Amino acid sequence: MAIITVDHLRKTYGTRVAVEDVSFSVKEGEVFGIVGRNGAGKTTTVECVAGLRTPTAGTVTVDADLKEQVGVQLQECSLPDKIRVGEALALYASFYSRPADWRALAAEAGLDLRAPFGKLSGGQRQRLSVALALVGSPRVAILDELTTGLDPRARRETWELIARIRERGVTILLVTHFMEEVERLCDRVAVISRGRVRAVDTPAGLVARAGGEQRLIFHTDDPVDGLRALPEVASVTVADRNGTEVTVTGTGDLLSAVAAVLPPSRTRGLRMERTSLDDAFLVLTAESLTGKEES
Ligand SMILES: Nc1ncnc2c1ncn2[C@@H]1O[C@H](COP(=O)(O)OP(=O)(O)OP(=O)(O)O)[C@@H](O)[C@H]1O
Repeated sequence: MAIITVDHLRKTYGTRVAVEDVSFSVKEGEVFGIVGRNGAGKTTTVECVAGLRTPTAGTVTVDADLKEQVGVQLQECSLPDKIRVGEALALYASFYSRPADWRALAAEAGLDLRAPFGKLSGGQRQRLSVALALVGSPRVAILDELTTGLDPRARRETWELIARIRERGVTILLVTHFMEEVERLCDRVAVISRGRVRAVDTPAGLVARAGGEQRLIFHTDDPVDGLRALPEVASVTVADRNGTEVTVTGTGDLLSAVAAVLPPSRTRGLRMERTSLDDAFLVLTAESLTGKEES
């Protein structure tokens, strides 16, 4: 069942169109990603979902009490330097009628309750902002670019925290730039480019939409013309100094099809490359590469 439904959302700031005709729905318990380049309209979209901005047109329906059941972590978490982690969590908990156990949340996020905000590392600040978004025991958590600017280790720790939140059944709307984050965390994802949704799919589905092409690369001394007739094969090229390195591109069960014509004993150094989610993102947002709006 959908807990969030965004239907033909449009948001303009003066003459600037930030979001145009965005539609998607998020099922309860899902981790739903919103990916796009800078300025694509991601933050505007989730701020409309969170009730922080009013749509210019279209509708946003959230099947939860916005104040009590939707936790929001926006891009930069800023608190007074002297406030301690425990004080911030206790303060935020006091806003809700059924707050979570904030001491347990801090422990889960690996935070020291006595540490002042000003002394926290970037990763600790991000984990605190996630804890603050969760302190009201929300059914929906909206997390905006929570690993931007973090080093790989801090990013991984934040991912582990998100994975644990998800296990509790919290629906997560996750804005991100990182395809690796999408691959690890998201059940489905909306690709937004220049204010419009280009695709909504599972990470694997996005790869398939972008062509799902595979490349088989190997060496052989045998003739390769027979491969060209295979329905799975799109192209065969022989290209290296010795004329023995063959690259076969295609779709479907390419490996088996090639092996039926050219047995594995006749090939050497075989490796396979697939379209990655990064490639898929570039294909799906290709139009914006020539656009001027995004910085
Ligand atoms: N308050 C505002 N007033 C005017 N224009 C705005 C405002 N907020 C956003 N915009 C513009 O709307 C467009 C979409 O911005 P938005 O912040 O939603 O994108 P984003 O995908 O979240 O970008 P980023 O990844 O950089 O955070 C951009 O062109 C931005 O400059």
